[in-house]
Amino acid sequence: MKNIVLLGATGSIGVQTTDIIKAHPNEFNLYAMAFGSQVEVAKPIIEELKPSVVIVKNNEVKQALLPHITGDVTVYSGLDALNEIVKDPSVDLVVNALLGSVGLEPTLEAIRARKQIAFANKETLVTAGHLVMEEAKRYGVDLLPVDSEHAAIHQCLRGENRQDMKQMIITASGGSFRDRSRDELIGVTKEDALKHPNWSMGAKITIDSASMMNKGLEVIEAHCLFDVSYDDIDVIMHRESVIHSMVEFADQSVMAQLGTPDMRIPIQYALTYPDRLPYNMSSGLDLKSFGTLHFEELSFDRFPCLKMAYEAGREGGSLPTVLNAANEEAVQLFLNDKIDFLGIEQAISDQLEQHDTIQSPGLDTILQIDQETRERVRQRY
Ligand SMILES: NC(=O)C1=CN([C@@H]2O[C@H](COP(=O)(O)OP(=O)(O)OC[C@H]3O[C@@H](n4cnc5c(N)ncnc54)[C@H](OP(=O)(O)O)[C@@H]3O)[C@@H](O)[C@H]2O)C=CC1
Ligand SMILES: CC(=O)[C@@H](O)[C@H](O)COP(=O)(O)O
Ligand SMILES: [Mn+2]
Repeated sequence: MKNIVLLGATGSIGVQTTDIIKAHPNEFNLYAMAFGSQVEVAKPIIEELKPSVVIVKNNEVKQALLPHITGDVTVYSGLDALNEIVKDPSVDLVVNALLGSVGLEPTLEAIRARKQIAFANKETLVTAGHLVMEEAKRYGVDLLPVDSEHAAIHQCLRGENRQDMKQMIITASGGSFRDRSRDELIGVTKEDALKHPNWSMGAKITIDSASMMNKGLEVIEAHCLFDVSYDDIDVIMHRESVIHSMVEFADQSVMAQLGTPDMRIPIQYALTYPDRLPYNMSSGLDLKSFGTLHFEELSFDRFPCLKMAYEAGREGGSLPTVLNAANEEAVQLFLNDKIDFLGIEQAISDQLEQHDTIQSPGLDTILQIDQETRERVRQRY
């Protein structure tokens, strides 16, 4: 029985993680959960899975939640509580399904407490991948990827010698605007942007997918998780999202991992690794129903966010922090109808251009640059 702390329990990944916990009651216990403010989503999870500890974003949410709490549940609020719960001696496995760079400090604390970590929160690796991976190495902790592409690569690399790997090939669905030209992106609505062709996900990642920034963040995530050079990470468009990613080896053999677009499969993989448990929540992959799988080149001219992410990743230092913070803020402005879709890439490009990169930034510098970048983006609009 693994005691789990689930960070981001009310989100898309969080709720799907609770499905896996419920499906395997003899393997997993939800010991603690954290969320921001969605009390209505949290209530049934608390009722059914009875965590001992619940953490919410702030005291206001705590006061809204408390009248609904029965039984022996302790409720805390604030970021410090997140940083504490991941160190709790009762916790075996931390699932980080938080959205955004708010996940950075709890990740570092979980690593220092040598917890097993199932990791979905890609923004944390983009904002401070060097710090996270340095600590992971120092404390001998593996981050088990939940993101479907990285879970695929992890599986393709199982049992292989890393020096035999030639390149990673990350697949991209193309997102909700994949068949539009750049001119046709003028004036697109958030409702259209939120219609992902294959996956049902949270709003921010769905917009990232439409702008191709999701793939950019994933390239940086792959660089960090697998210690692979940017020259050895390729991205191709694959409309069907059946092949979740691939690894090519020195002998030109290419390993691919396939599956239905159902995030509960990679979530379960990360929770049960190195074992595999049965999964019965969907009918499984029927390749005959697809007939043909498609692969296309992705153009940097059409998808400048992907280009900016490669450039920021290659430059390293504090530049990926700026990329991530500007993107998080710009996506939020788009979702709040404050800027248009093309304004997202403009805001990011403006911030990258005006930043003087600091090499090997420490945590305080990262947090400061993150806040200052967000502030600048917000002030501008
Ligand atoms: N959704 C998907 O299918 C995939 C997601 N990912 C990655 O997983 C991560 C989560 O994505 P997704 O589930 O879509 O996001 P959602 O927006 O659906 O969920 C985010 C979760 O984080 C919580 N949260 C946000 N800020 C705070 C805070 N300050 N304190 C406590 N909790 C907080 C939210 O709480 P609340 O809503 O209650 O405020 C919510 O539970 C992202 O990094 C994303 O890129 C990766 C692959 C696929
Ligand atoms: C499910 C998952 O891992 C997402 O990151 C997904 O890959 C998004 O799809 P895109 O390929 O459209 O970015
Ligand atoms: Mn992904």
